[in-house]
Amino acid sequence: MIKLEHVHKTFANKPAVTDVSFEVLPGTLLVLLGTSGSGKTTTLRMINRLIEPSSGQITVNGKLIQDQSAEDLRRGIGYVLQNNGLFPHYTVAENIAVVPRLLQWDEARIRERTVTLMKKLHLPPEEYSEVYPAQLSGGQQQRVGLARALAADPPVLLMDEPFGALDPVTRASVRKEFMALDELENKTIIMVTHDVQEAFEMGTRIGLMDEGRLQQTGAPEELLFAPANNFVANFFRDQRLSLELKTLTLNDIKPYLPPAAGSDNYQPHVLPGTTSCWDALEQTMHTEGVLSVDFRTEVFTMDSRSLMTALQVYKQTAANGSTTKSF
Ligand SMILES: Nc1ncnc2c1ncn2[C@@H]1O[C@H](COP(=O)(O)OP(=O)(O)OP(=O)(O)O)[C@@H](O)[C@H]1O
Repeated sequence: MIKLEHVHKTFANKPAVTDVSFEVLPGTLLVLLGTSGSGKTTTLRMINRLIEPSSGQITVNGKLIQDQSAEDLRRGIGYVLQNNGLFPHYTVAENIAVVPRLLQWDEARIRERTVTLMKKLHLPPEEYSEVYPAQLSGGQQQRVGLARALAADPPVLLMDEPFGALDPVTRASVRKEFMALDELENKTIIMVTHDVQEAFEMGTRIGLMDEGRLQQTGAPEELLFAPANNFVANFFRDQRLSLELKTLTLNDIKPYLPPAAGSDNYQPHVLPGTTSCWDALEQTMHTEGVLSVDFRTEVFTMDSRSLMTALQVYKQTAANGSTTKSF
């Protein structure tokens, strides 16, 4: 668990982070999102004491960070950087083993852990254990960086633009592999990004920063449908429709479907209610606009127009402060 209470940081009298407070629980991933210079990296680096706060309190797993040495604190925190931060003169296996060696694990345990992580991150150990970072592609280097951060199974993971240096295709695949890791279960994770789609795909919660202040912290739907202020509302303007469609599932909009939405044009391929509205609309390309949806209590056949109408009603209801979904 990570808790920040009224944290401030000034560099030479210039505020970089102002009165930031939030809490991240185990099993959740908080994304710090914002424009360049909004204070995301400074906030992240104060948690592992790479930067000391000017004032305020930071607690990691119930302990104030200044009550332990920076080294002890960092051993319990996996840290992933945009440019992977691998040691160029260490092999892949040696890079992954850095923290377990510091913790004085025995060699057999280190080897077993390294092999397990390399397999999970699609780096066959027989092929890659003994090579050096410079011999790897950017995506492979970033996988090694992730394996290294996870090696000692730390309860906390801090990630600063972890996929930022990768091309869009590699980025999407490494991100997907990362999210599928069972290693992440119960970890407390904070990730910095300025990629809005990435934030919505990965964040359990999103903290949107501007000029050193947290403008809003909440579930992705909350920022989208119940923005705290104009800055938050405007921040998502360009991508609003795609974010809305990707964030909401058919279950979410079901209560808002028009009464005449049902039709007899039953489709052989039935979508579960957990399908995102985005994927459902994509599906209508192959079904002449008609969808059959399994809402558990009933199978409902609807068309793309009723889906869009329900989305509009959902938005109006959320704007008035009441949806069936609690944020
Ligand atoms: N070591 C430093 N010395 C002086 N000013 C700094 C230092 N580190 C950061 N700053 C300033 O603090 C502010 C916040 O920077 P920070 O790197 O936290 O922003 P960011 O949101 O992470 O931006 P980016 O996405 O570009 O990394 C900026 O105005 C930056 O210039």
